Amino acid sequence: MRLLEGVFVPAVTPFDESGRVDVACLERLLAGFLDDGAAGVVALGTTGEASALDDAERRAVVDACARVCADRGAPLVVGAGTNDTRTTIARHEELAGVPGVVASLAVVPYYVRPSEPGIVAHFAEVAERSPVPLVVYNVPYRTARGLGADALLELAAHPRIVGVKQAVGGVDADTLRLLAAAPRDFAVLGGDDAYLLPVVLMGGAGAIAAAAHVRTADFVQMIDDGLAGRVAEARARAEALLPVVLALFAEPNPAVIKGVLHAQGRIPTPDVRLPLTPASKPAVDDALALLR
Ligand SMILES: O=C(O)C1=N[C@H](C(=O)O)C[C@H](O)C1
Repeated sequence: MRLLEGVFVPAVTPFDESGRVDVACLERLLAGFLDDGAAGVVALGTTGEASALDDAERRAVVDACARVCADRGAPLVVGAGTNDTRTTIARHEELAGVPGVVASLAVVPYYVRPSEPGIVAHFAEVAERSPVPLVVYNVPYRTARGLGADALLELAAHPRIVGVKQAVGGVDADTLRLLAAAPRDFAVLGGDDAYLLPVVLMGGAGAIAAAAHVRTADFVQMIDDGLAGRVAEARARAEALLPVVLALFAEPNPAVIKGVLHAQGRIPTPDVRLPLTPASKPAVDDALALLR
């Protein structure tokens, strides 16, 4: 039995007019995702602008997500990866006792460009010390280092590493080898919104999908159909959602998603924090036109 299955929405961090985290708004967003069938929520993902939040803000976001998820019995995954092992362990230790947290999302250490054995040793060390199991976040186009199938399978054999968010910019041979050989209780989650269904059809457990901030129920149905083997239905939905995904990622994430949520009246500002810049009006308008 896989610990994680279905669609997890990596929540944006809404900012109010004064630039503060709008906790009440975040809670409303999360409740909406769960009402629409999302399996759970990811706090402090890339889409949550985790790297631009200070310690108190990160805590406020995690507490808000924990309240909503615990209330509804929904699983919460919390981003806790950094680019050094000691800090990553410390971020994981902060998750002890937080209600609803079923796993961390731990990114491959960025900037340092460690060797693959170094990355594997990093995750093994963090997994030994963490109060919660880990989901590895493999996103080489962001981190400049990635994990191939052999390294991922080595990590998948670790009892405290329960899944991977696989975001390699496609469905490559390593992903297919991983899907074919991973233990049955290891969750391979699609992490690139354009390729969620192919990953699920080849044995994946679901998705962590920023695009599911909109049309949440459609993303959920697509993944449910994929998991149940209703391929024609799943494929039709994937085809319909693809233009939405492409529009939402036309500029650096989460700028367009925030622009759309703001235009829909769901968050108070479209603001992202520097070095990200707000989405252009044409990008937001293009996405909105697809959602009407
Ligand atoms: O925050 C996340 O987790 C996600 N971020 C990705 C990104 O911005 O690269 C996109 C993915 O949908 C989930």
